[in-house]
Amino acid sequence: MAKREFPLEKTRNIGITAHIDAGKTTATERILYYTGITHKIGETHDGASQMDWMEQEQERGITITSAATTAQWKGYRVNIIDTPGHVDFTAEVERSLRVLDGSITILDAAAGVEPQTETVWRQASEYNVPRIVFANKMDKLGADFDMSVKSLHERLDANAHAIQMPIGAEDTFEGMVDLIEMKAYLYDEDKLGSEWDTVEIPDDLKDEAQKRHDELIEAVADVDDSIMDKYLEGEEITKAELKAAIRKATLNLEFYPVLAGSAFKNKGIQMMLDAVLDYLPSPLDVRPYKATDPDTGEEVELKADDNKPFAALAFKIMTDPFVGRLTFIRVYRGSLESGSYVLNATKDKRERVGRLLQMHSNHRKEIEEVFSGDIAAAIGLKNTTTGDSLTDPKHPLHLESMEFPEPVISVSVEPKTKADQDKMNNALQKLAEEDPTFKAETNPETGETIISGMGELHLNIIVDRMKREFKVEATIGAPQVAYREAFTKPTKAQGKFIRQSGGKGQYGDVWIEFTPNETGKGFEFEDAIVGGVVPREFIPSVEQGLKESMANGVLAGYPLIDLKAKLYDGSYHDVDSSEAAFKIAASIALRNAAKTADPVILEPIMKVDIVVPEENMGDVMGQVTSRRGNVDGMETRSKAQLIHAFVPLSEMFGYATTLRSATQGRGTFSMSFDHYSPVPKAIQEEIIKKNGGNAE
Ligand SMILES: Nc1nc2c(ncn2[C@@H]2O[C@H](COP(=O)(O)OP(=O)(O)OP(=O)(O)O)[C@@H](O)[C@H]2O)c(=O)[nH]1
Repeated sequence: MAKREFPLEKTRNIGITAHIDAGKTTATERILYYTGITHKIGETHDGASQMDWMEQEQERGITITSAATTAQWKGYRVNIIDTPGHVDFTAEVERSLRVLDGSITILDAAAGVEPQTETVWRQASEYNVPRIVFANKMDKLGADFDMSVKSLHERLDANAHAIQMPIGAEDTFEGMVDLIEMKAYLYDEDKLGSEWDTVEIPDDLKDEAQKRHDELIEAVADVDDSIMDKYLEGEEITKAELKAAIRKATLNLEFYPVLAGSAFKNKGIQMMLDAVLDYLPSPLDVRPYKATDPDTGEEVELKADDNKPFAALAFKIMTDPFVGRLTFIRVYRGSLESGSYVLNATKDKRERVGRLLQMHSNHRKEIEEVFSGDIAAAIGLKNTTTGDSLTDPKHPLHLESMEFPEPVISVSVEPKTKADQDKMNNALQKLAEEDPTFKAETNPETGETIISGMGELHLNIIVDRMKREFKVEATIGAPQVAYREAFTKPTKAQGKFIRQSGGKGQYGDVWIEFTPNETGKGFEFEDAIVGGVVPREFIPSVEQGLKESMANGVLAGYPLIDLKAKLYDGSYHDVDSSEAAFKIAASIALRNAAKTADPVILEPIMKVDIVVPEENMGDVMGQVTSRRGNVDGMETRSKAQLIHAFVPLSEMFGYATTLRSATQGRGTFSMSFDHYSPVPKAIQEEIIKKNGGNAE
């Protein structure tokens, strides 16, 4: 048996989250550089980045895939789970947040908190992820550290406090004062940030530094009783006490330490790494992961412990051109040796773990065993998909899984040559295995292949990957909105199916009460049959029949969602009743119900954030309204306005071009799916007509 290399308390599983372009990739690379893994500093704008290994990521300059990378710092193991910054990939962000223990939020110090920072911050809060903040780009024109800290309070309502004070800003940014140690760090420009001088605080900064140090102590006293007592008594608070109190409050999500730096100019990265060790949790500090015992239904808390039965979550599937299918796992409990068997408790299948790998940004290390708290990649798992529980075969457990949003946008794809059809289907299947927010299906009537995802960029990247990794050239159709259908009124309906044709006939008869379900609650089926009027063996067929016909909708062929169905009456025939007959009866009941349930078509509504120069405000607001959008709020950002709006996805196609021409290229926007809402009646009719709908 291999020995654990790093004790649990010296392990950190962290993510780095940021608004697009705040400098996440640059900061990650500097971390890898200073922790000794890479020996060359790659600039993202040169396309030589280590983390962004996928070709089109380099071209687009954005990070798409969460790669888990292992680094070492001062005797600690730091696993970095990369998270994407683009809103089309929020599912990736959520997936990473689920398996990491702490996170670094990177801000552009010239912009402070930006729209995407808010989204990711909220997600991190939902998953109880403690955070430290790195105000990056202190060297940039307009960099303002205090504004950045203030924006954390104002825009995120976060109890964030500076533990450093930058020395200089913009092109005079030289280093920082450590407000805990009360020392200054001055960087040597020529040494690429690998060396700095620790010196006494320069005289002209002493007063300001002291003032900020006192403010920090007050802020910590506010969240820590023992510090408060000492503070009130006028007793000295040691550095160790201060740090311990900050750690405790950070782990409790009551405090967010803020640091300053410039990834690009190689400043502040080492202090940020120190802060990761000092203030972010080890796997022992996080609240235990929840699981349920599938046999007893009992809830189990998974505390990190190597001596207990193995339990891990598969959080990411990747196809690697060299080693094949990699399953990234986070081990919550126990340990696992390569070559051994695990139970995929979600799919109830035994799987053999052939090899175990630890991923570094530019090489992989084969390991013999993984321990609780570790993140690693397993090779050999054939049936495992994202979100599955992998456990000791003798101790099956269902780990709390992840929920992924349903795709909101679709396009048809067609291979350039007919001969490529099989290759394309294979490629799409592989890509769908990797990405739970991406779906591919073939329309049985037209034979067309339809792919669906979270946004136009998401689908473009899929098609791009198909070309590069699977060598399939494909053309794509115009984007289509993934509409849904829903009942709006409760109703009861009968479905009766009788066929008499010579020998054995068919007989199924059901009465079902339908009620609209709460948004997002999906389909719920209730069996309320008494006295055996529908025999038990046919009841699952009724549920199945409903599910199948809901998939094809009642108005225009879009999936019917959020519905409760209660089977409360029916009848059967001793000889002629069958599962098939009850399935058909159920679908007839659904069609009948549609006549009185006032069904509607729902469309995805996007949350859109638009940043525009002051002088274009009027035009842009007009664009939002003419696209059936609602403005939800406005904020002033230095010399620009930020408009929050909700706009139907169908109205957002091609918006990038419209915005660009209205603002001479200065406006930017981001959007993400927010909710489904009924389309106006006139549009509903148009959609039904276009689809040759089945409404009456
Ligand atoms: N002036 C300055 N520019 C920086 C700094 N850090 C990063 N940049 C630049 O900002 C741009 C974006 O940096 P990235 O590291 O790619 O940002 P990112 O957050 O990973 O971006 P996405 O992957 O698109 O989310 C690049 O041109 C960097 O060179 C910094 O500290 N100062």
